[in-house]
Amino acid sequence: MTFIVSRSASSTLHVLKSRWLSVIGRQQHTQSSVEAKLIFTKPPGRLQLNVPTAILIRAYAAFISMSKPKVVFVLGPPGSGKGTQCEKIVKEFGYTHLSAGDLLREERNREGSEYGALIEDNIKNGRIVPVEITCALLENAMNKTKEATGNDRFLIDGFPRNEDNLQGWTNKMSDKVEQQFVLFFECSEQQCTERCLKRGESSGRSDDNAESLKKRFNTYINDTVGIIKHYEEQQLVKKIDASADADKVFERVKAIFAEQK
Ligand SMILES: Nc1ncnc2c1ncn2[C@@H]1O[C@H](COP(=O)(O)OP(=O)(O)OP(=O)(O)O)[C@@H](O)[C@H]1O
Ligand SMILES: Nc1ccn([C@@H]2O[C@H](COP(=O)(O)O)[C@@H](O)[C@H]2O)c(=O)n1
Repeated sequence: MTFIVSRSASSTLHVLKSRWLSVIGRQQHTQSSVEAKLIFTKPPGRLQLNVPTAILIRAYAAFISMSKPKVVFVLGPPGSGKGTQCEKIVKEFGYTHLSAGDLLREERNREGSEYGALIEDNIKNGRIVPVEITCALLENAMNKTKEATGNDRFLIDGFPRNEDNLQGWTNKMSDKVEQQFVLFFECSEQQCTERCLKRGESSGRSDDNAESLKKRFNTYINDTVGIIKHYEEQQLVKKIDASADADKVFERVKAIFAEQK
């Protein structure tokens, strides 16, 4: 008999977490019909339940999967409106927006960063920074957010952008998160370039200029399109026509997120 003493049903799963190894250990040596005694000690009463250990184990497995951060990747060409739509999703659906590009720019600007020059060289030339750097920044930002706000639903914008990003994420993070889907904003090169050049009048970004944009588009076509195809094969992609104005695009986005509830 496994004894689990807890103040309430909701905290039982947390108790189970700390008892998990011992429960599993016993399970290996006993029949799955063996019972665990759940004792709720919350005053004024004391409730005692006998529950098959196998059910507790399944409940714990569900708890673990429920407690994994949920991730939506947001992809599309430069200027397709990923950041703009992510801000709207944050307001309406309570996700946390993590832009890989923003995190890289922040790291580039951080005093003493050993990666500053390498990041800037890649950004200016529209190339993709090695995944070890980007993935560490993303994981760190996810952990910090979870700790500070408790929010564990993330829009990861502009990632994964190439095979290196995909492999690095798969190796380090895929077991730690629940991949919900991939939001893909489709928009023509001409329209995206016009948007980025306009943004460049005030953004101060070193890559919102015609020369860098040409390179960024080459990277998008040569590297990122293959990643979107990879997720399409897994039926994970939700494609959105992003050529309309931002509010119209968001109507389409909203329909997708509403389906998830
Ligand atoms: N649907 C839209 N119609 C017109 N302009 C838009 C639309 N969506 C975004 N914009 C504008 O286009 C520019 C690029 O948008 P945004 O930064 O959201 O794109 P992005 O895909 O995140 O770009 P990047 O990958 O280069 O960071 C911004 O100046 C934004 O205000
Ligand atoms: N996964 C990523 C994402 C971005 N970069 C670099 O940052 C540049 C800007 O990205 P935006 O998403 O803000 O447009 C991009 O062109 C890359 O140089 C990256 O390396 N890896």
